[in-house]
Amino acid sequence: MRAYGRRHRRWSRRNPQPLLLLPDEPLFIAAMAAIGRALFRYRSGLAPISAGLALAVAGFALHRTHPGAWPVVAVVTAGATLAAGLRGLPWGVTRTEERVYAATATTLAGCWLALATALGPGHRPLPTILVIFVVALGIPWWAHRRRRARVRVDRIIQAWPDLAETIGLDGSRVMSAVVDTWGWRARMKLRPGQSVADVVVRVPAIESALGTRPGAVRVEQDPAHAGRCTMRVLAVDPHAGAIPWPGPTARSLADPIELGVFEDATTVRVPLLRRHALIGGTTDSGKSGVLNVVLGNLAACSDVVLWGIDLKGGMELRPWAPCLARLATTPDEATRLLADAVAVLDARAHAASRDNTRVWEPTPDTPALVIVIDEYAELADTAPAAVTYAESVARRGRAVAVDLLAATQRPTQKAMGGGALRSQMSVRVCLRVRERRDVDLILDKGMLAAGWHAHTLDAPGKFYVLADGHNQPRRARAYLVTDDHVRETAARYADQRPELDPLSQAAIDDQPRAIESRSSNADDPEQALLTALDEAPDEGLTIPQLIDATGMRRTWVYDRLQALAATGRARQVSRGRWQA
Ligand SMILES: Nc1ncnc2c1ncn2[C@@H]1O[C@H](COP(=O)(O)OP(=O)(O)OP(=O)(O)O)[C@@H](O)[C@H]1O
Repeated sequence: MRAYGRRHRRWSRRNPQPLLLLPDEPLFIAAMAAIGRALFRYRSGLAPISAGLALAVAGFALHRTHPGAWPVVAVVTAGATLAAGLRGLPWGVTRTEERVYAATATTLAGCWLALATALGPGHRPLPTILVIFVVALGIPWWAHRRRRARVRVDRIIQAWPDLAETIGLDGSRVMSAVVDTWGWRARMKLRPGQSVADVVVRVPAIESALGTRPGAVRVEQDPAHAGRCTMRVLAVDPHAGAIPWPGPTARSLADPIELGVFEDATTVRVPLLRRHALIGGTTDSGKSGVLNVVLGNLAACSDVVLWGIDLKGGMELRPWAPCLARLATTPDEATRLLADAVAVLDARAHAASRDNTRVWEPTPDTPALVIVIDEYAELADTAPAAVTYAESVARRGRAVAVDLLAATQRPTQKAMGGGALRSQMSVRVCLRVRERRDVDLILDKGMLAAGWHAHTLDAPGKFYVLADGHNQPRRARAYLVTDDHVRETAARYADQRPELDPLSQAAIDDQPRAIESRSSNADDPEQALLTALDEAPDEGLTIPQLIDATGMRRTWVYDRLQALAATGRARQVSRGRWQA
């Protein structure tokens, strides 16, 4: 008998029988439970049908008990429609198209219920109308991308305790989740003793557990609580392609400038009021692109006068000429422009100390002065005198709203004044760099080691930003401003540009003209004026440009322009711009 038992066990091991699980509850109950679970799981998709059934039942009950209550149903429907359309209540929907849908569904359902109360839900053609409503309102419901994403996220949240145990984050909880355009983000509470570092090292495991693409999950510390964090899941990579510029959003220098989009799809907003900015990156990294985004916004600000320095012959900044009060394209012009900026800041500082005011508040009548310099290293190489003025503006300009915005390809120690200039620049944008050590040159010592890996940025326009409120190494991509955008924006705001306040203008006019134009007409200002007007571009030359060209004072230039205009030898092409 024992021998048979051994033989049988050996046989059973070699020929395993399929495992048969028999439920210990009756089949009917098991089937009902399975159907209930399926209905619960697919409750969101079934909502239009459930709502149709609920309406039929409510109509039946009201018709049986209170057939005369249909006016009450109609009044409640009107109130509910207003609440849904105007406030998104009670579902908390915020988008216009979702509110329109909610208001329409409420109206149709309420009207049907009022009729069903009065006539009975079986009264023809009410049943047919109800089916048509369910299908017609069901189609946008079933097709709605955010609703389906929300359902997927809800399922993940329900499954999170099991997933968390698998990836070694047992005890962590998802407190809430929000679906947005690019994916979703969840607020997480960690088990006591766990930290965000524990979550960060498990990011690849989280991506595998959630079934996302590699690199789709980001984790950020909750600044208020060491045991909480935000997990962001990007269904779509916001940096996968160029991001079109949505147009200017700033109207005053006090408004932060929107430069682009972080990897978590949030907007990069950088304050520029009373701040100098440095934009660094290798060739073709997108420096001019970032400058264009900033210029596009500053052009729309009514409290900023813009001056430009572009020693590439004006190649980058000339398209903005209609919005630039001055554009210097040679080392001499750049030196004179920066000398004038120092004169402006001296005058403003003097006025501030006389009036006992601490800072210069930009307004359309007393605008800030922002000097945009494309390729700062070129300026340092060709116009050392200009650099001295630029450093003076960097050191003293902030309080009196004279700000620098410099882009550079080569952030050498020499170009950065051994770091003196850079240390004054509190906004730093670092695009792709060729050498790792350039990260520390553009941002600051130790930033490369702290994770600001700008040498790994792999497409033009991608950058890291160091500024107020941005002190974590988060990758961003600048908006792409096309040539058409530049043309349209420059033309649109050209007539709305403010002029310098009288105090600042007088400071420039009173400047001794130590640096004379290299023009062959330097000794003959009248001839220099005629030549400048003859050679003026289509948009004409501004008064400061004519002052530069002639080396004469504003009043002289005005007098001569009036005289030339009277004889038809000069004409004003637009406000403050002249041509032969
Ligand atoms: N934000 C962006 N998104 C997509 N493409 C961009 C972006 N910014 C720039 N580019 C593209 O990258 C290329 C180089 O851009 P850009 O001229 O701004 O670089 P740069 O750093 O100023 O170059 P250089 O040093 O030669 O002046 C252009 O073809 C431009 O279309």
